[in-house]
Amino acid sequence: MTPDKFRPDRLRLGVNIDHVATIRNARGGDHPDPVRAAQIVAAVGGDGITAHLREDRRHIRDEDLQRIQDATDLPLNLEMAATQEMLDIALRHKPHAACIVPEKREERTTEGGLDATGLHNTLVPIVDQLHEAGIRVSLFIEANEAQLDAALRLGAPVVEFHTGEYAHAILDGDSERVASELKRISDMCALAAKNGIEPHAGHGLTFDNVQPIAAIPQVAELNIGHYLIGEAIFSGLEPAIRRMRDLMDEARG
Ligand SMILES: CC(=O)[C@@H](O)[C@H](O)COP(=O)(O)O
Ligand SMILES: NCC(=O)COP(=O)(O)O
Repeated sequence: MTPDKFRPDRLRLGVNIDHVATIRNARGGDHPDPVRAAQIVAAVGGDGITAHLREDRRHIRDEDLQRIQDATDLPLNLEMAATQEMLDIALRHKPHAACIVPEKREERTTEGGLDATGLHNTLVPIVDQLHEAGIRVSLFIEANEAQLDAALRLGAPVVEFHTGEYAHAILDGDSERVASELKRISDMCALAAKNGIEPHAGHGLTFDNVQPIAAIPQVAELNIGHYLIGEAIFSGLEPAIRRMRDLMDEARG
């Protein structure tokens, strides 16, 4: 497997800028512009931009993708549902990476990982076409062996482990669950790396919970959005990203 050509030497931080667009869309105008957020991510040394073009277009919109790609050289990680419509968009835009995520229209956020096992036949042609277009395919899955095995069978070079349950366990103050979630994610990162798949992680990561995930030695990239955009309201986006970066570096030693 070819390692990611962007900053392979350190734990990468991909900043998900979806929720800049959520605020913009609340008023129907063009402020705040996710493109400006992408430029700040680039200026502050972020390693990539993550944007989820949801089927219902509740935040990022089609036209944002091109604008983001034109505005910065940072690699774009396009999160997308496993549909023909999204595949066509990905093939048109050719982002650096495409992360296939589950989508349920009524959900508030991405509530769990992709069922890469059950969706094998749907995913094969999508993964193959993305591959052929030179787009790095990632699957946003739960950290378990069945899903990792499905990712291997699909030939995905990357998986992103959903850290939502881990984040919830911390909010619930349930230390046993926190420990078991962390072990699950950590074990699956090791197994992914052993099998030549690059493990990423993300969802619900914050200043308070990022370090144990960042400390997992095989994790190559974290994608963090909602919390950073929320913090940006109080501190500005640049200091929020810098602090996240520092916490990640500190955890990595
Ligand atoms: C897949 C995923 O985890 C991200 O897309 C992120 O959570 C973005 O925000 P929403 O899930 O709120 O759309
Ligand atoms: N894939 C996870 C992601 O992009 C960011 O998730 P969140 O930090 O917005 O929960």
